[in-house]
Amino acid sequence: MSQTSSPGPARMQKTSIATVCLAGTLEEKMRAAAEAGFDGIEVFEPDLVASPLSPEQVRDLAEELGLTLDLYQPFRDLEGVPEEQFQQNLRRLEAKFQLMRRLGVDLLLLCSNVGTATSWEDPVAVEQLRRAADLAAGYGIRIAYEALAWGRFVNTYEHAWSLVQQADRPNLGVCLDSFHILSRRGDVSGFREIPGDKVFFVQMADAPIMLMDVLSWSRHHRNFPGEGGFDLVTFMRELYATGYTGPVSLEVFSDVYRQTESVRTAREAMRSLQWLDDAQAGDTPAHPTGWDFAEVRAAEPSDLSEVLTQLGFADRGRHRTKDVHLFSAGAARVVTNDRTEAPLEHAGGSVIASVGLQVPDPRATAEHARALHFPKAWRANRADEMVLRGVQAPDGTEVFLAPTSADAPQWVGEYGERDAAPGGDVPGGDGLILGIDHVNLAQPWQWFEEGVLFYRSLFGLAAQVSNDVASPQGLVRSEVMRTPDGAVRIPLNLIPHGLDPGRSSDTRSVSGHVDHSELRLKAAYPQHVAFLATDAVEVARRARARGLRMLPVPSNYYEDLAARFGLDEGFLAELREHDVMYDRDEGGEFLHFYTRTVGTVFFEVVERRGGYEGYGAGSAPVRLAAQYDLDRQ
Ligand SMILES: O=C(O)c1ccc(O)c(O)c1
Ligand SMILES: [Mg+2]
Repeated sequence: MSQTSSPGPARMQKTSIATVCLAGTLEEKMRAAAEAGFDGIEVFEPDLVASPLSPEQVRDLAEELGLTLDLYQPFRDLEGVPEEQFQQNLRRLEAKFQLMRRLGVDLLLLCSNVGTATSWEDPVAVEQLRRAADLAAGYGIRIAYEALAWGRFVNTYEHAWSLVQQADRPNLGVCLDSFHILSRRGDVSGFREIPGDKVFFVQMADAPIMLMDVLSWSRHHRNFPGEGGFDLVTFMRELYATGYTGPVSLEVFSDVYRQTESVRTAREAMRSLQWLDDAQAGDTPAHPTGWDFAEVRAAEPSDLSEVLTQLGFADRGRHRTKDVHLFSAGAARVVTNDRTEAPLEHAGGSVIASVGLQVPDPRATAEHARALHFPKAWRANRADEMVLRGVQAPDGTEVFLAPTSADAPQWVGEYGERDAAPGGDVPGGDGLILGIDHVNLAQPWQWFEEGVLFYRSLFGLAAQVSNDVASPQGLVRSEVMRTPDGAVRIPLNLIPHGLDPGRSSDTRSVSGHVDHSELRLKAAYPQHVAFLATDAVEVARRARARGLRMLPVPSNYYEDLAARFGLDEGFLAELREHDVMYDRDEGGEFLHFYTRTVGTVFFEVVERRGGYEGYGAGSAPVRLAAQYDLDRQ
């Protein structure tokens, strides 16, 4: 994190991570946190209790690793109880103070009472907090009081602060946890009421926006900043407005990260703080301006060429030195790999191996990728070929960075006949296809969150919609990452656990480089490139005349369409005839069709009428069912 503090926006001064965020033993967690560059950790009590290391050994290990032990947590159910019970609680508390001494930790997190407080009066709780603080003072310990969102009586930070303020002890302050505050839609502008030095600790977590009880949401679905839907940027700005300069710590309870490789998770965690620090300072990346290309590798490349030609793409020929082929239609460019890929053949799949995004300044984006520690994508190039910088997305897709250009990119001239309009565009797609509309990337479940942060932190894409799509093999969570203007849209589809063919949770080495097993994993799921057309029905008609096999759409779908929209009979018949699907909303209309899959990649042609911004509500489950059906034939 940047160490500059003034002038300019406030910057994160110190990073920390709760051990509960990471998989492994306490020692593995500590090593991972240190390796990723964290300044300190929060010791999560159950991790210590389960550890064979003595408190002194933990203290020594932290010192050896250069980590500070910033917080011991949690202490539960202290306040708001009858006197007799409180005295017992104080004894329990004192034992923890003694333990903290051995660990060398001087800050304790105290959660608001969720269970044992059965009747409540603020003055009683205030007095008890004061007595706890006085006991802590004897040990040189400070207490940070945190309102849990499901606290029985205290469940907002405002209430916690009010009690702390009344208790009025120098070693008693509050802990602000973004999850507890934002899950209840708390108003962070109230942070200004709290002096910065009474904020003793800050815990950050993001989460997907869900409608469920807060306890389950908190314990299973938190994720790192930038991976979810909370407004953490405003949270940080309001926090800094208090004058807070202490650690910003991550506290993520996640079913996913509890089972993924801890060093990789710790790196992702650190990246999330880098993103947050930049974003709150107003330092956001330039958006991509459009698609340069999509590259597909197939077990059977000739099938790909056939489908693209049937869609009306012009065959631009082979690359002059590589085993790849270019097809284009309007500004849609698809590169296919002409060599059968052994690992793909093995998986029976094909894969969207890379995409090219046009960005205003490829060098700046590449440098930003390096600062965020995303691994580079490497391709061998000859000296006279255009070199595109590239970066690997968490799912192994290589993302190449091309300069923004309204014309055909320069590299197009490396394909086909030297004298065939080098650099110029050959009119493919019968003039009906305009460009790439979106590229849908299947995300193995353990990398979905990382994928979201990748596109957000590097390209400034925002999550547009998140919904669950039913497939015959499980629910597919889908989230569209897009630029504000829609020039680049990347739906990420989370592959259900049930579809993961028994692979280990992490096939990427710690260094972050993709191996073939990762490509195989990706190749097991359908992914697609969607092209934007002026007239989807006409593209379908011509493609079918050239022999294209569409993905068949069941008759029930059209009966449902008729019931929903009251479409003109003739129009409906036309859609049905060409297996074209339809949707309509306040913005406009959407017509689209799918090709059959080649291996596991397929193409979609979409037509957006008016201001339609979606992807065809209701069509994805029909598509997944049709693909499943075809797979089994
Ligand atoms: O889920 C919990 O109990 C719990 C414990 C400690 C915390 O800091 C927290 O945010 C939640
Ligand atoms: Mg917390």
